[in-house]
Amino acid sequence: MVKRKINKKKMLWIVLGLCIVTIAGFAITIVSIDSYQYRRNQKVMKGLLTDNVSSRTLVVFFSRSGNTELMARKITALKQAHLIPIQSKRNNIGVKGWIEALMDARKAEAEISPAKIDLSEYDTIYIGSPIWLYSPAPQVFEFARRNDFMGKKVVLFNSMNSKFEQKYIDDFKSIIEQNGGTFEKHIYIVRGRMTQQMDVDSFLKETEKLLTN
Ligand SMILES: Cc1cc2nc3c(=O)[nH]c(=O)nc-3n(C[C@H](O)[C@H](O)[C@H](O)COP(=O)(O)O)c2cc1C
Repeated sequence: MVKRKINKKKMLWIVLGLCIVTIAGFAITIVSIDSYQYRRNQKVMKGLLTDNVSSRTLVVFFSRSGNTELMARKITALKQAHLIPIQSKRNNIGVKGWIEALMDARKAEAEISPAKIDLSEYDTIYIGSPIWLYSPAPQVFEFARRNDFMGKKVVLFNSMNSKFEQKYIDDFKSIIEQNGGTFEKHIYIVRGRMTQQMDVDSFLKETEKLLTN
């Protein structure tokens, strides 16, 4: 009887230990891939800088690990557009940043800068973000709520690993329409699950394809 109790206790510790090791391994893998992609994207972006701004198109984006930023810069180059990043205090890389992103994912509000932009010079606004918990990040919802899109066409673009829910895209569309804009379309790239993701070249080609279709 006593022996059985000890064995049960031992088993519990083993199971608990295994759970902790699995969770820690998962967290380390995610954060390492995240940080690697951030550094790689920063390097690629240097080759995508453009000063050929000649259209009435604006690209506004929020990005944490740089994938949506790559998309934004490619769109900017192809459309000869203006580019404005949305900064947020909560867009750090690493474990803390990842946890913050997870906690923020479905929030209705976000602290952003700039929160309001004079859009009078533009006809078309591309607004981009990653997908967090099946929804565009709260930073772009905040931007959509705070700005006047009267007479503007709006395109939402997202980068993600696997999937989003249409309900959140419809919510975004409603905000744009309430603020006077026409929601033209939603374009997105599914990069694939963390360990088998699309390479940068394919990602940029995919962005180009989305704009020409
Ligand atoms: C907290 C968090 C939640 C995420 N949730 C989803 C999700 O629901 N669906 C999905 O396809 N990808 C999800 N992702 C993956 C990101 O959308 C994807 O890596 C994106 O390309 C990152 O863009 P960024 O590099 O511009 O930040 C999530 C990432 C984070 C950090």
